[in-house]
Order: sequence, then C-alpha cells, then structure tokens
Amino acid sequence: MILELDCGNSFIKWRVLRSDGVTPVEGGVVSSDDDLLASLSDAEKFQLEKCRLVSVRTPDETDSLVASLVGAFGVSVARAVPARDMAGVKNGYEEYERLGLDRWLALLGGFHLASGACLVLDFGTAVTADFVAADGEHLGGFICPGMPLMRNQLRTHTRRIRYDDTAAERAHESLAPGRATVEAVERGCMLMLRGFVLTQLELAKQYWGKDFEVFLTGGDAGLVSGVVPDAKVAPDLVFVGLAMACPLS
Ligand SMILES: Nc1ncnc2c1ncn2[C@@H]1O[C@H](COP(=O)(O)OP(=O)(O)O)[C@@H](O)[C@H]1O
Ligand SMILES: CC(C)(COP(=O)(O)O)[C@@H](O)C(=O)NCCC(=O)O
Ligand SMILES: [K+]
Repeated sequence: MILELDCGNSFIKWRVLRSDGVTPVEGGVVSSDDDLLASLSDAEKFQLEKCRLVSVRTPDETDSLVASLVGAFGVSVARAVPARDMAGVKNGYEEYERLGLDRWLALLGGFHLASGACLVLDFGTAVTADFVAADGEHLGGFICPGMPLMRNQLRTHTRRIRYDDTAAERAHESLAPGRATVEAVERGCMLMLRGFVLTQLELAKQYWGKDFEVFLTGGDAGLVSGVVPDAKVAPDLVFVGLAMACPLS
C-alpha cells in the first residue's frame, strides 16, 4: 500500500491508499512523528511499499521523519520538491522554490479539479490564499496567521485573556458580540477569518468575474465554509497535488 503524508507546521496528515494509488484505506491527523509511527504500527494491516510526502518543516525535521519511516517499514520515500512549472501551472513566485510546498500542491490540485481559474484558501497554522488564472498562471497569494496563531498570540501577549479549549468551542455557537472574554476573542478571530475570505473572493471576482472555483482546505476550513456556499471543501487537496507531483513510478 501507499502512504501519503502532509507535514504541516502543527500536524501531520496521513493517508494510506491501496497499491493502485487511488483507493483510500485509512487516514488521520497526528501531532508528532512518534504518534504517526504508532498509528501505522500495524504494519501487517497496511503492508506499506511506498511513501510520498510533502513537508513545510525544516530539512532536518523532514530527514528525521523519512529515516524513521525507512527504518520502521522499509518503504521507499518520494518527497515533493519545488518546481517552476507543473501540470500546466506556472509558479508565480519570483523565487519559485520559496513558495510553500503545501501551497504549491494545493493549487496544482485546485487547478486540476477546476480545469480553470481558481482561488485556493488553506486554513492551517497559517491561512493562505492562492490565485491561479485560467491559463495556469499562478498570480501569487497571501499569508496570514490562522485561528490557532491568532488565539494564542492574544493568550500569550496579554495578561487578562485566559480561557480553555472547551470554553472556546462553546463560544462558536454564535457570532453575536461577546459578553465574556472567551466569546469576544473567539468570535473576533472568527470574523477576521471570514473577512479575509470575503476580501479574497472580491479580488477573484475583479480578476475573473464569476468564472472561477473556490477551494477550501486545511484543518479549520469548516470555520468559514458558511460564508462561501459555492466553495468546494476539499480536505485532501494537498494530496491531490501530491499525487501529481510524485507519481508512482
Ligand atoms: N482531527 C484534527 N486534529 C487536529 N486539528 C484539527 C483536526 N481537525 C481540525 N483541526 C484544526 O485544524 C487546525 C490545523 O490545521 P492543519 O491544516 O492541520 O494545520 P497545519 O497544516 O499548519 O499543521 C487546528 O487549528 C485545528 O483546529
Ligand atoms: C505559509 C506556510 C507557513 C503555511 O503552513 P501551514 O499553515 O500549512 O503549516 C507554509 O506554506 C510556508 O512555510 N511557506 C513558505 C513561505 C511562502 O509560502 O511564501
Ligand atoms: K497545510
């Protein structure tokens, strides 16, 4: 079977496919290399042959994970690498190798699925937006702090903002002005995210009128899907691009 990994700044998303490279068997989200190895430890069940991965972590961190995977399962590992052009898409960065590889793969996947202009919004540790025109030209994008960063900056850089995760979750039941600190912060950050999304949509409309698709991905995509009813929520968009960038040989 094939192991696919998307190593973000906070979490590793994993997925096991049958040897056909298409049919998903199982997947999950883990916060460390050890937790990943534990999730995959039932080697008999998966019988991993190959692994493909994308990482936005440091080369040392990624090397260490690859070494653990080779040691534990004897798999061959293919890593996504930066490219100036791929699958009809032209990387828009002046220094193409500096574009986050998760962004690159998500926009490759988005352009492939849309077969036309697309706006790809990713809600992870950071929030990113990327614009790809109908001719495959990546126009560039934007990077902002995501929900966990916004909330944690407020919690660590103020003295009186303190609350736990359960209270945070409860605060999301409404978007009315907060009547408690937790509500004020959680709903304020949520409105920042939604405002960001609406601004990106406006820009896409200026470029392309109605002729574009919107993709929402990343662990927090569900927080904003309500403001773009026509968007495709595609949690596996990075994996779509990963399969394109690292075909099974
Ligand atoms: N099963 C899950 N495990 C962990 N985080 C999750 C899960 N589902 C949704 N999330 C949310 O996803 C966010 C992280 O998104 P993710 O795309 O994994 O980030 P990154 O790629 O930067 O590591 C967290 O803020 C969390 O709220
Ligand atoms: C923007 C990112 C931090 C997003 O990472 P994530 O939130 O998915 O963990 C990552 O794509 C990255 O490190 N990019 C390099 C800088 C750039 O894309 O310009
Ligand atoms: K990501």
